[in-house]
Amino acid sequence: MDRFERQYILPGFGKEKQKKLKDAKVLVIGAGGLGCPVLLYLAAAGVGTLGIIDGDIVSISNLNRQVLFGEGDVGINKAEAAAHFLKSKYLDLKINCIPEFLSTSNAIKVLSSYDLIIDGTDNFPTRYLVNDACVLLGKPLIFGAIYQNEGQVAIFNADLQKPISYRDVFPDPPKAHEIPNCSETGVLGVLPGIIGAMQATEAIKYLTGYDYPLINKMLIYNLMHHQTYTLELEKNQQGQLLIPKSITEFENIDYALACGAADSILWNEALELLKGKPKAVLVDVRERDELPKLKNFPHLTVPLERIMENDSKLFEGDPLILFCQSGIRSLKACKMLKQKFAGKNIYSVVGGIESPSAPIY
Ligand SMILES: Nc1ncnc2c1ncn2[C@@H]1O[C@H](COP(=O)(O)OP(=O)(O)OP(=O)(O)O)[C@@H](O)[C@H]1O
Repeated sequence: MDRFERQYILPGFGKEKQKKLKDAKVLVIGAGGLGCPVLLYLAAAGVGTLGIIDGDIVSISNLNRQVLFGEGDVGINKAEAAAHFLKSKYLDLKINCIPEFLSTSNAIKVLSSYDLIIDGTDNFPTRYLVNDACVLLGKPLIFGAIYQNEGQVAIFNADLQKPISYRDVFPDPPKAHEIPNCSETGVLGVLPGIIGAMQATEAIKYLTGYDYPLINKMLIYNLMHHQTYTLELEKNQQGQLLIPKSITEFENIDYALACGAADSILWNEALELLKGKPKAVLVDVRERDELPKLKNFPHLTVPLERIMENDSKLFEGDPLILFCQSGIRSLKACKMLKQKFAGKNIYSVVGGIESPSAPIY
């Protein structure tokens, strides 16, 4: 208990609340800009069991904000690197490390064994998926999000009398191309640090019953002038109707499609597909002389101009993963090929080869 003395001597906290933290099982989804500070502070505060799920690997451009990692971790799975670091700091901490992306096929199993779920991900399909799974399983969810200089934190699905979920606030997902991610907009590393620390604060308050957690409230924080304001959240019937009614229905939803993102994927998702799907084919739709080249991964080069010509390798590939310089030509090629090959899975990689997460370094 010596490790936590400064915490439990706080008036109103005490050893009882410290014990509640030790007994708690918390799942953190995404070990990125938000997930890293969440994990760091929950481990330091004495949460007994932490689950970490993330299928991505550490990139050099993550290091301005993903504070559990250093240069030596580049190329290593984030859940594994985070677990390794935290275990080396706190020997009694129990960690369940899941080095894969959360999806409809693993979500119910993964979420079931935790008391509290914390979302540290950065994309709408996952955010709606996590929300719906938490509603179906009756799990409280701590939501966090950032955009440029602003961040949001809320606790959903925790008030048994009036369970409010993310869908009550944002019933319909925006289209993926309407909302850029950090790789396109930029972010000061401290903002996910602040918002992640707020998510960890809310987790501690919720788990221990320490005062005033943000249940059914959303805190909005702006970094520029340190303004904060809190919204009281209300139920919204339109949002309620969009939540799947059963686990079977949930498992059959294509959240990427529902978020209009079916055609667009990130490089890390593209590489996962290439690894996991034996028939997956990566296609460069730029002209042959355009630079930089993608050297480390086998791929076809079929310039946009010739994309509709007959090509048996394109015909056989499934999924087809298209990339170009910045993601615009590949999106066009994707639309054209979808008409030609109805039913085939065809994706365009967001940001193209110029995206900081492109595997060219
Ligand atoms: N379905 C998912 N399951 C688990 N982790 C996810 C899922 N979707 C996203 N993530 C993870 O959430 C984290 C979000 O971190 P962050 O917002 O800092 O962005 P990033 O993807 O690491 O970096 P960048 O956007 O610069 O490429 C990432 O580590 C990402 O892999």
